[in-house]
Amino acid sequence: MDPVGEVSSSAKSKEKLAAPASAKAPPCTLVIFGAHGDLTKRLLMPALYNLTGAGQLNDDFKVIGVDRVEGSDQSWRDELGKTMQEFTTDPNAEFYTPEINKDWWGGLTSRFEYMQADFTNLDQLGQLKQKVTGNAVFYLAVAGRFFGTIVENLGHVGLITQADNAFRRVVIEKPFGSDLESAKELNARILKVLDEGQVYRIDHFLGKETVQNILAMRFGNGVFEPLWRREYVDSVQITACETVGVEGRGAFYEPTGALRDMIPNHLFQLLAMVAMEPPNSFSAETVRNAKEQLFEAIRTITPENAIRGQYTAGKVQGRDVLAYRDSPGVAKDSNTETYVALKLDIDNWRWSGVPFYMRTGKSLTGRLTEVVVHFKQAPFAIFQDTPVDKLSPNNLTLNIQPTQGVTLGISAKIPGPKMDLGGVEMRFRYEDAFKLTPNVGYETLLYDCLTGDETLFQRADNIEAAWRVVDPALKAWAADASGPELYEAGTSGPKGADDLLARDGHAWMPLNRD
Ligand SMILES: NC(=O)C1=CN([C@@H]2O[C@H](COP(=O)(O)OP(=O)(O)OC[C@H]3O[C@@H](n4cnc5c(N)ncnc54)[C@H](OP(=O)(O)O)[C@@H]3O)[C@@H](O)[C@H]2O)C=CC1
Ligand SMILES: O=C1O[C@H](COP(=O)(O)O)[C@@H](O)[C@H](O)[C@H]1O
Repeated sequence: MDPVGEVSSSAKSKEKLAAPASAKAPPCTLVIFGAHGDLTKRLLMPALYNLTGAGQLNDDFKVIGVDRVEGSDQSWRDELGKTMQEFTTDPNAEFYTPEINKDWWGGLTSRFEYMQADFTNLDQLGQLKQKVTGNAVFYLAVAGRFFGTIVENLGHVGLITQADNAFRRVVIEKPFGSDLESAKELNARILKVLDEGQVYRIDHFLGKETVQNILAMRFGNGVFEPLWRREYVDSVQITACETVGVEGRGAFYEPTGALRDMIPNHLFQLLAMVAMEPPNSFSAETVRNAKEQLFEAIRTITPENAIRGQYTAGKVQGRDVLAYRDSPGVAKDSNTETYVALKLDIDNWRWSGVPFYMRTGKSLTGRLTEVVVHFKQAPFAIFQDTPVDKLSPNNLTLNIQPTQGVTLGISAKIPGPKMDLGGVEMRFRYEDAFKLTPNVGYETLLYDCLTGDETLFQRADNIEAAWRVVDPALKAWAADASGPELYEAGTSGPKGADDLLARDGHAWMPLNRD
């Protein structure tokens, strides 16, 4: 995370503000395990390309791709060139570029080297030793079952020892473990080889500008924080819903499911941003301590507060979608959940009695990631001629995607002779105020890893604390053969999720709204 830049004149100036330039990262070799994988193609390459364009990579930065697929330096570059073209020039992509900048791409790929190897094989991995000198970051863009083995193998061949002031760091993808026990075991294995300071457990939600903006909103403005507590907040909703289904990822998704895929990582990070106590600084340890303190205060979930669903065939935004069970790599009798809704309680002074609702799911009617803080109703209804449903309580929406910004729902007088109120919105939109640069979410995180800033990465205890909360739901579901409630693709999810909130007199915000 960069220190606070000069962005203060926005209110007065009509000119859009651009991000201040960052210094170049130090020289480094980035070794990507899983060089032919989906993450590498879809997200890591566009992020490296954008970092190249922003001039943030060192002249002595290079990339070694490791994968078992046969190939050469040139064939790897060519293959990535094709997928870059496909992903960045897709008009539906988050940051559409009509054409790839050949200078940036050529400059980046000239630093690429490919090594065909099985990373579970010590001899083959040992060949990396001659190629990697000085600073190195090892990026484990591979399935979770390989994390422990690769770290141990890097240790065996002597690649992670930090010498002569050179750093050796390992980026570990998610999901980190599949429950509390396996996360603890994995941490124990990794921390036998690496110091905690060398481990970068990545969560790409933290690379999203709008997620980091939650901290900016809360702690960079005096107006919100006094209201940010049980006395004024009625409930909080955290949503990360998608229109895409499982697509070609059935083999990964089947043993994973929506809860492991999204909740203890992405949604808990959103929760931390919204609910943690103000840290005294943005230093990595201070922020991670604040998160830990919050996670420890979350009550372990009980099964009645955890709803699961699975999509059946339907139409999503005019497109026919197969049932989850008919997707490639998925069992015909699969009980894997593609939707989860949870109600969480936080037992601390600030949040006691305020329900935090979370939901995430695939093949839904709208794509929406946001946090909505619902404030309590104004205490005294002097507007007696206004129907009660028009006296909408205030809510503050932290819009993450597709809209990026902040929206405050307020009541205002409807013009006319009567004192009548209507619900309206005050909106801040990123694109109106700032010059946006292409960003797939991994740029900041890669840059932070190269510069040694761990603030946006998970510490071992943060990960375990999140698994502790959700573990009972996973255990209850594993023991319950009745399986998830079915919902039709293209709807807003299972009825059980609506009932979860209705029990408390609440309702989810609609998924399809701007
Ligand atoms: N894809 C995404 O959008 C996201 C992925 N992630 C995480 O990133 C990680 C990688 O995911 P993803 O890219 O989808 O996975 P993939 O399976 O697409 O990529 C992994 C790559 O590693 C190769 N591989 C497997 N075993 C070996 C081996 N023993 N030696 C050498 N190479 C091997 C695979 O080859 P082969 O195909 O032959 O098995 C494949 O090319 C996962 O932890 C995932 O959870 C996180 C966020 C988003
Ligand atoms: O990590 C994951 O995240 C994506 C959603 O991320 P987003 O940045 O596109 O919102 C999700 O589709 C995927 O299943 C999950 O593994």
